[in-house]
Amino acid sequence: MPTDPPAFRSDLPHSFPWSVFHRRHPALVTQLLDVVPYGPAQRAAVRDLLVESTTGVLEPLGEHAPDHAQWLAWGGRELYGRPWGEAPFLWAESYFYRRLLEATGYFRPGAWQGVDPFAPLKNAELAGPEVDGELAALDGLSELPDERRAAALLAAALWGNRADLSFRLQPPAAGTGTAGAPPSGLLVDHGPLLWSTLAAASSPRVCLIADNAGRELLPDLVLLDHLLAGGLAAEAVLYVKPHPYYVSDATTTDVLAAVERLYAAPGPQAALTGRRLRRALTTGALTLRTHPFFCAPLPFHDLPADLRTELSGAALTILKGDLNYRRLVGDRPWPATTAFAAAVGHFPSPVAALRTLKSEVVVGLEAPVVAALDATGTPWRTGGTHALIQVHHPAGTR
Ligand SMILES: O=P(O)(O)OC[C@@]1(O)O[C@H](CO)[C@@H](O)[C@@H]1O
Repeated sequence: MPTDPPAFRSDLPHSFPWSVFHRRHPALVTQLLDVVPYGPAQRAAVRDLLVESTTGVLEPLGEHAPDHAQWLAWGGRELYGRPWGEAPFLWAESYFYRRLLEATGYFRPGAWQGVDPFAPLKNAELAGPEVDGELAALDGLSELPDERRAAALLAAALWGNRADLSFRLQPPAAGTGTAGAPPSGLLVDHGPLLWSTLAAASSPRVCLIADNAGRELLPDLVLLDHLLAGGLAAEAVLYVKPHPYYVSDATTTDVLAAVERLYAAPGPQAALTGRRLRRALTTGALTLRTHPFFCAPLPFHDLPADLRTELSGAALTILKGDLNYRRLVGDRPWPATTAFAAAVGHFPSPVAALRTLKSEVVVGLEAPVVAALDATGTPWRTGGTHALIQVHHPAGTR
């Protein structure tokens, strides 16, 4: 049995994980401190975190932290005191966002407790005038035959992960038309298996593990409404993060803002969708749930028993986004031709990943496609130009 490749780490200069800590996080901190008028102590704490995460060792959460013991159990006991680059990239990056909340006072009693550092960014995106145009496109979709409308809504949810939401009939061109790879940038399309899995299930429960708020969450909600209104889901569970995470990850507050954005939209279809979603939330057809594990620095292979049991009852669990993909397949440099089924066989239900590639891990690709993409010399793995709809149903093709 071949051993798994070692998990990605961020200690190799100029590697992608290294650039996330040494390039993206400094830019994020600059943006955050520009946008949110934190006081001197908070600003110093955020800046200290940046220095620690790029040059220092992993300092433990204070014993006052409500999840102090949890992070010890998640690996802090073995990792605290070691250089950030020596921890698995997934662990270190997740911890970076947890410590960012610590630095801003999110978990501490006081005026800033519970204040989402990324709320201004999320709200600005959602309030943007482009969103009205994008939601208005729903009116055009309503006249399409069911299959084409379903495909368009699935594509919107997929490409919404690139935060480039558009309810276009086709996903936006990848811009890197690569001979040997699909021109749309969609490298794997198991859409038909996704639909057939739902059609074959009796009174299916669909679970959607959300990724980002705003312009990704809107098409996710529209897709859930489509499944519920069309009878492809008898009930839906939308899993959100228990607290802010990775900048724009969605919390309950973000779901309410997105449903309100739909409800108040000028276009009739968006407003109707908003009304149906509000009703689905009140009747329980749509349930919001969360769990601490959704902010854990661990792969979904390590799902805690209660969450594993909860998800095992789903006819299909849809995971959105790049981070959820990394956690689903394991944040390791797998050969890109590794079978998706082999990488996700641990998951407790039939599973679908809707993901734009924004980090290096990928599985389930055909060798000629990988060769063609590599031959371009472009950052196809991390640039958000390519995407996957990958589905695994233990019973195989339905
Ligand atoms: O899960 P999302 O929102 O699709 O993407 C999150 C993410 O791509 O952003 C980081 C790079 O900035 C990655 O390490 C991480 O996976």
